[in-house]
Amino acid sequence: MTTAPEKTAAPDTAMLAVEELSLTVRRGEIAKPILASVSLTCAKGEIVGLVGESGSGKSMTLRTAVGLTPAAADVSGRVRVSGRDMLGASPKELTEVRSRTASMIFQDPRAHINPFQRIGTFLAEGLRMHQGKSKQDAARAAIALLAEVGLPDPARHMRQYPHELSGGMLQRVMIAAALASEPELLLADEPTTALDVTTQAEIMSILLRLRRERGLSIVLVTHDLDLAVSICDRIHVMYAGSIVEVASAAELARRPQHPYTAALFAARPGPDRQELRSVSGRPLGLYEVEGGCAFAPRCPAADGLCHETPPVARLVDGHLVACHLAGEPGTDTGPAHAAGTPSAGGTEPEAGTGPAPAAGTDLPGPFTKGERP
Ligand SMILES: Nc1ncnc2c1ncn2[C@@H]1O[C@H](COP(=O)(O)OP(=O)(O)OP(=O)(O)O)[C@@H](O)[C@H]1O
Repeated sequence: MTTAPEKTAAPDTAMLAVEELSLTVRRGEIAKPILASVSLTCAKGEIVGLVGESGSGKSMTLRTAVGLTPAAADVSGRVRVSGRDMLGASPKELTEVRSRTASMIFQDPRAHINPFQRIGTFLAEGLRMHQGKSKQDAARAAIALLAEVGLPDPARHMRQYPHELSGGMLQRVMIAAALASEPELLLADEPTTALDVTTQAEIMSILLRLRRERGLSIVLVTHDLDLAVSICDRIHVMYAGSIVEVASAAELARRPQHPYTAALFAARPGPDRQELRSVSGRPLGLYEVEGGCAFAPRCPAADGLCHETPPVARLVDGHLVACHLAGEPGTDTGPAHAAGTPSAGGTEPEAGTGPAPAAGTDLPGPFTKGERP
């Protein structure tokens, strides 16, 4: 589970290859840029994470990749799903890819299921449509799918309505529905955000098993860095419509190279934390970025170059990172992940219990202003 960026699948062999994807939504005369040159790959059998704060463009990336673009939008770049060009595809071809190759699951299963339809009818309909099964075969296959996602009494659940199932059970139903078309790629958009931690762990273990048993490739969108680190092979960190860092999960957790990634790690609550840190400032949408690095207004280490010139992604210690400061002599986020500011009401950390911010800055020492050569 430690694929370094340089070892990722080449775009033409990847299950999902997003290259330099840009998206601008238009409303009348107003153009709102949402994504800027997003690149992301997911190889066969790989679990790739896409993490970032709310509004950073994670869902838009997934949706645009499978042709679910807002009505008035300019899209550029290249997207291939299992080798098929998505941006040049007809609506019919896009529907075919979404119903055969790339399935999606979402945060709120109740918003994506007909509350008046029994679970069995919902699943069997999909199986008949995607695989042309007879009514009886579809029912049998639906029961098998419900068993595969660990529901305890599949025959009974087939007769139930969505409101009779818990959120976790319903998310399993949605995973079963996503599997009905025997996809090669599963796009999971915050699939466990609405669930308790135990159920979240169960859903994640189902995804891991599906990868192992079916060779499924999975792109997991989540706010939860710990979750991403625990399940993903590689993680893409997104900020203001751009990917700011890509590394193997283990590497990212060990030594984040982008100050935004370090700040996200520092903002995690944990049993050994005496304070809660937030990432200072508010996240910007791409349409609010005025030039330079989008993170510069929140980055106390940012200098003139950061405010004036957008950083270009480059390899730093095996991480692909878009930061002028990363990897320079004397710059190193270290294992402490100390970026961020204590939340209101937070207390000072005890020695040895957490990272201490460098004097005069919210960021880890190595990202202190003035240390750049
Ligand atoms: N249909 C739309 N038309 C115009 N702008 C949109 C549309 N959907 C989303 N946006 C904007 O695109 C930006 C990215 O949204 P997106 O939902 O991709 O973020 P996200 O990272 O997935 O956030 P969250 O974690 O809250 O879902 C936001 O500024 C959002 O307001």
